[in-house]
Amino acid sequence: MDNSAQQLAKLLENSRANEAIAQKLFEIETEILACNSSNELLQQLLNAIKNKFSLTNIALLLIEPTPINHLIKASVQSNWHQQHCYSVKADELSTCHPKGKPLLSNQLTQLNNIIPEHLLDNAQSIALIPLTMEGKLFASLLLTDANKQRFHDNLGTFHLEQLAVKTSLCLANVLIREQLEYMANYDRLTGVANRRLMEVSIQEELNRQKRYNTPFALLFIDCNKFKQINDTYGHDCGDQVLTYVATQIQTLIRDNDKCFRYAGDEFVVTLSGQNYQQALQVAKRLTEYFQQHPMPYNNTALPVTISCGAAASDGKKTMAELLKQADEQLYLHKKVPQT
Ligand SMILES: Nc1nc2c(ncn2[C@@H]2O[C@H](COP(=O)(O)OP(=O)(O)OP(=O)(O)O)[C@@H](O)[C@H]2O)c(=O)[nH]1
Repeated sequence: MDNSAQQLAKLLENSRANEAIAQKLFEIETEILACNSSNELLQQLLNAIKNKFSLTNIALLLIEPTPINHLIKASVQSNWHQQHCYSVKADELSTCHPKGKPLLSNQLTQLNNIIPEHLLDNAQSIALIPLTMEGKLFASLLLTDANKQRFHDNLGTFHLEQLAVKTSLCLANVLIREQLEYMANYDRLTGVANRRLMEVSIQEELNRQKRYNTPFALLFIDCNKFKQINDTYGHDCGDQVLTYVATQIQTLIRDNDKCFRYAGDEFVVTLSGQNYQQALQVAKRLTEYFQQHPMPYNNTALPVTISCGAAASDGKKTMAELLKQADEQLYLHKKVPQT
């Protein structure tokens, strides 16, 4: 072959290789489009990249503290996440991506301080691809290969940059969707589920009871003299009291039970599989706990007490009737404090 024929053959070969990579990227994108959660997305994405590009390993290095904490905190906590995501320092990861470009290297000793050592097991070359959200670097995808020639600093990064943009966009979409869902279902101040999720949850319990005849009870809880706390110590202190009450209740109930903020200083606790007598015992336990554990506030102990009303479902009452019954019992206890 003469020189120009060789060049043409090389161009054709490159073009075919590019086409094959573009096809794989397209397939990955199609696979992850259907993912509903960030967990699922990360899992599918990393597996797909690893398999399609026959990599030795793949991991996600997340900057700690992440600049997208508000999006990522509650959502990425599965076992899988713990196995494949690693925290790295922001300034260290940034040094790997001058001008926001991917880093390709087969001189791995230079990266020992930044990348956890065990991630480089069996690796001879790596590609580190920066992921950005809201214009900020928040993570890097680490691709490793046992072949020293697979990634090196003379290799073009066009396809890897495409992969970075697509991954960042997909993650941003799914995280923002999760955040919106979270905001629609959880109370911003106390972090417990809100009334909307409470209604869904109680309805599920009532349906289960109808079908399987399992007991179900709930508590209506109200903070005593809460207005007085607000008036005496200020609204911020009142907010702290509400958060204290919600978090303490959550630690005091069983895993199956759930605490919801109903409104203002009122909470509802659903007691899955428990009858009226058991609900009364929980009410007593919660009431006594707060009597014995004032809230630490400005180096003092601020008395915070609650009143509880209980109601159990008989398979016939509606949600509104159950809540009303518990609220009426609570009102009676307010008049004659529980001991
Ligand atoms: N700090 C704070 N106060 C709130 C919030 N939501 C509602 N409140 C206040 O909670 C107070 C509830 O007052 P009340 O319903 O009279 O309850 P209470 O003072 O505990 O009265 P009793 O239940 O009879 O002991 C009102 O003053 C509301 O303004 C909130 O998110 N933060």
